[in-house]
Amino acid sequence: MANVLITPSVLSGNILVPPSKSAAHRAAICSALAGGKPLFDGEALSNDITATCRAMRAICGGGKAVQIDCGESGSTLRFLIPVAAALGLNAEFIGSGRLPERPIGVYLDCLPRHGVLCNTQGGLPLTVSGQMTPGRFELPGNISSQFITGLLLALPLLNGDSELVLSSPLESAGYVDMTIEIMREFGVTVQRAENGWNIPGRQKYRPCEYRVERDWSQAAFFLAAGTLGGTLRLEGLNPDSCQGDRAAEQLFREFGARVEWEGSVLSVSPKELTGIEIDASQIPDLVPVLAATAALCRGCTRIYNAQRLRIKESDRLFAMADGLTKLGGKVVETPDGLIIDGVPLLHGGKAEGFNDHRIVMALSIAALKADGGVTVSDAQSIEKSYPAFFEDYNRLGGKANVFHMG
Ligand SMILES: O=C(O)C1=C[C@@H](OP(=O)(O)O)[C@@H](O)[C@H](O)C1
Ligand SMILES: C=C(OP(=O)(O)O)C(=O)O
Repeated sequence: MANVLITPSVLSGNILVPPSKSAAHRAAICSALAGGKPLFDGEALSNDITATCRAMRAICGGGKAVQIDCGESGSTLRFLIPVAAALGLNAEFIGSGRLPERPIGVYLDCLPRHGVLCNTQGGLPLTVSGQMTPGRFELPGNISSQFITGLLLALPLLNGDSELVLSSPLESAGYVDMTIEIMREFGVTVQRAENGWNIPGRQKYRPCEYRVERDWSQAAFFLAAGTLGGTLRLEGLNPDSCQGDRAAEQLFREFGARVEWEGSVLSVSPKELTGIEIDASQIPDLVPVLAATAALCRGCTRIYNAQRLRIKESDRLFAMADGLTKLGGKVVETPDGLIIDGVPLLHGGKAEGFNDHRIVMALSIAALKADGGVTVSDAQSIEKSYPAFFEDYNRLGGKANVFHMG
């Protein structure tokens, strides 16, 4: 357990954005299924990517019975349940933090119809056994796109063709596009159909030299810091990325920040800021940091279509409303979002991180503009996606002191 004490300051300078967690999960899975050499050998990894790499070593290890510890990673769990079933493994999935409670019902519905026995008291542990069979898979598009990614990764491995049909509109669509793009790099293809995808069976993943692109979701924390304070220059981002969170560039511009490409560097600096309307259906992971920014923009920001944030590492709508309010922000929670009236300056004080990396990072950005020190609990949770966050923050002139407890 750790707290972080943030002393307000201005961040400025250059930052090399960390690699995309979403792309790294997919590439680690495709590469292991291709029998390629480990993708991230010897690199310092986030907890979630470590969990996926460890799981793929177990899955590809040759045994028929495996235990897969997903840690707190929803992606690891939702991507690998169908992969294990497609390989006919007897796999026990375990996890920690909030993961055991996060939804897996979509699989409990559709996998048993395809030969997979799912054994669970509700959440985790979950045991799957039996060889998954190809065919028609119908599933909702609005609970988590991770179920769709999991099936897209797994179905090409089956000995016949499948179709994946959406029973409700797809949210977080950029993540599914990314899955398909990365699978293609590893030699596996699917075809878009009217309401889903056709997935030819009997395909093989093939090794390739894959370079993980930089993370637009993590970049957003620095776009916010630049919007609220000094000039930040973000290096390494792909302007043509299919990451849905690439939308951050335009959203911070809409808040009023000056956001400009200087060659391959994205520069952001503050100007007159005003509240905006944000449809979060395609960009769930941006919401905490957008809320933090909105708390300090003039006027009202409305974030809607964000009900899915309640089933992430924390209830992120509650967590941001709670944290910002404790720091003097004006935030009202709605069933599917937040309504935020900006204030010129937040107050010093204490806020909870809810063991959620994006809440801790978002509140640490909001704390840049407070009239006193801000303590955020659960600072260690950043290791889920961005272990070097506070080092990068401090290198840019931030004053974050992490205190480990116990
Ligand atoms: O596929 C992915 O890499 C992700 C999909 C999104 O989840 P949902 O589709 O459940 O919104 C996102 O929130 C998560 O952080 C990563
Ligand atoms: C929700 C997230 O990840 P996951 O679903 O993989 O746990 C996240 O990184 O914000």
